[in-house]
Amino acid sequence: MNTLSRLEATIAERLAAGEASTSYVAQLHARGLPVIARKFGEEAVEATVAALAGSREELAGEAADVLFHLLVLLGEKGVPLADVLSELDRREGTSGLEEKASRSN
Ligand SMILES: N=c1c2ncn([C@@H]3O[C@H](COP(=O)(O)OP(=O)(O)OP(=O)(O)O)[C@@H](O)[C@H]3O)c2ncn1[C@@H]1O[C@H](COP(=O)(O)O)[C@@H](O)[C@H]1O
Repeated sequence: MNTLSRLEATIAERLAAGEASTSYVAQLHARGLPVIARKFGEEAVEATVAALAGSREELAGEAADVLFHLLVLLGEKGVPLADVLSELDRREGTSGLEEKASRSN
């Protein structure tokens, strides 16, 4: 199992039965979807700032926070990582410009 899949499984366990006093994921779950969505947005902004003004190491750290909080958000909404990967697979071989054009139709 790869890193993201292992993390997804751990997050699913914590969302289902985690104890908020010992688990950050369970704590986020207790705070609810709006807080989880906001955290994801904040982490994305922090990654943006790191990309523009930070080091490569800072960007890598912030990118890890983004991926972690995205997995929590997906888990909270019941969207499997596999669905996201399938969507990326579907797009493989299609130019990003074609994808862009299909979205604006
Ligand atoms: N990968 C991560 C991970 N990345 C970041 N974080 C946490 O995300 C938080 C983001 O930091 P911030 O400073 O932005 O937020 P904060 O002020 O601490 O938190 P808020 O009060 O604002 O929500 C920090 O508390 C980090 O510890 C993570 N917490 C957990 N994991 C993984 O998730 C697993 C389950 O964690 P628990 O639920 O804590 O057992 C762990 O084993 C890890 O593998």
